[in-house]
Amino acid sequence: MIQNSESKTEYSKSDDIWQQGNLVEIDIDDLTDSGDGVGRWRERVVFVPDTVVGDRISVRLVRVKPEYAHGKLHQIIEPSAHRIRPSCIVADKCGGCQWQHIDYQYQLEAKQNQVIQALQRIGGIDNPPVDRILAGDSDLGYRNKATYPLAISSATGQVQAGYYQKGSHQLINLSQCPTQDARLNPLLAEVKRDIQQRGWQIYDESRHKGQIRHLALRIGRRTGEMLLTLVVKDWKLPGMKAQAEEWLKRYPELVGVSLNRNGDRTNAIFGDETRCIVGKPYLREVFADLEYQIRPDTFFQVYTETAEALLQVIESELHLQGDEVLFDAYCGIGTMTLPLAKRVREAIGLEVQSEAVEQAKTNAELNGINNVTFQVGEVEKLLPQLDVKPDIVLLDPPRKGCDRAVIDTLLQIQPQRIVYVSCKPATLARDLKLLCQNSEYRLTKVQPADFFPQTAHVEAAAFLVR
Ligand SMILES: C[S@@+](CC[C@H](N)C(=O)[O-])C[C@H]1O[C@@H](n2cnc3c(N)ncnc32)[C@H](O)[C@@H]1O
Repeated sequence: MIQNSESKTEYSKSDDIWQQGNLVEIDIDDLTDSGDGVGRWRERVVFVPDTVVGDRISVRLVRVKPEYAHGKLHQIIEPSAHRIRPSCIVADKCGGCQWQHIDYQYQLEAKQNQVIQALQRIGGIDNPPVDRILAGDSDLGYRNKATYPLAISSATGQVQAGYYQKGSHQLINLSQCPTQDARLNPLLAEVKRDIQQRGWQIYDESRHKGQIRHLALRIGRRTGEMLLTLVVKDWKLPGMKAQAEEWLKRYPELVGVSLNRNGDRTNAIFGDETRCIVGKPYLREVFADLEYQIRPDTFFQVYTETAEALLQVIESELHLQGDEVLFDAYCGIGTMTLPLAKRVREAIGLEVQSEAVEQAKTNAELNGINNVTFQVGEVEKLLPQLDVKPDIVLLDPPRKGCDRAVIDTLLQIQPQRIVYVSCKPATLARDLKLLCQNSEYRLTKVQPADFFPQTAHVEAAAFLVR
């Protein structure tokens, strides 16, 4: 029997046990989209983080409602066959990953099911045509980007960087993270020591005081080039240039050090303005055999290799003839627009972040791709105004999915094919339901992909034909 931090085990068999603080014994038989295990106690549902299907556990009830409760794992009575020892020593506390205790093959199975269930339950699609999930070669060391909040240890006064504890804003101090590209680890361990020595103030979110909020690291997986960015409350950081030069000398693969200013009381990490202090404001990366420049503050898929594999599926599924007009809505820095532009007559990228669009244009120029244009703005506003009719629309919205106006416009302009890339199955299913109502579109294939091993997140591309 594996003991959790609490030690006492007392069970009541009666119904009055359904109260906060009490212990119940359950079997975990499902996982939620957010990664929690799900079990039942006398017809009532209990959600328990850090568990997996097949675990028999005792759980302390935390937030109790008449029909369901959230609980905290108290004791593993019988571990599931899918339970493994996490690779990370702080996995049980750190909010960065939810699934380090689950073997990777089962993570993939659970993600595949997450997509199928969302399409069935929310999308109303009986037998969704879901292919086997795509996975990269490694379930660790894959992240090309890491963004760490900073804090001061109340015990030692030392600068700390890491991830927040599950469900809180208490920081877990890390000197390495097994999911990030290992080449970034030395910077994580050492940069906070330099910040300490400079005497720079760490931002305190409760008082909105202090200066440095986050340390952001990014690496080009193919080139090894790295960027270091400090997110600050305002620009004043005495000695920053000298420190940035020292970092550039110390880490040969580091090509640029930047500051990003975020002066707001917000949980958003980056603010609107980024200034390069020394070196270059971007790193170079190779993706789908094209060269890209990637800035510190624009979107780029975190698992480069699996994103590339998904793009290959999209390319082959579209059977491009070379005479198509393609819209890439939510195009970021043109990561998918550019390889697809090479295979069609004309491509138009739509993106709200002006820095990303600037970068997308530069990336097109870098690769000599001149049948592509980019427009800055919200897809919901731009799409109805375009006077070109697309044959194919690629959608890749954030987690909240597409604005209703985007779906309505698509149903009006009726592209022959739609490819919907999504990082949240629930909103994908909601939007597919709208697109497929009245049989306007037929769903031909859904390709899940694991862009975030060790977490409950799953990506999926859905293919629709009119
Ligand atoms: C999931 S990322 C996809 C980026 C790109 N397709 C890629 O593969 O790198 C979503 C992008 O949509 C942009 N975005 C978010 N809301 C938007 C909106 N309403 N209109 C246009 N772009 C938006 C974000 O800035 C981000 O670049």
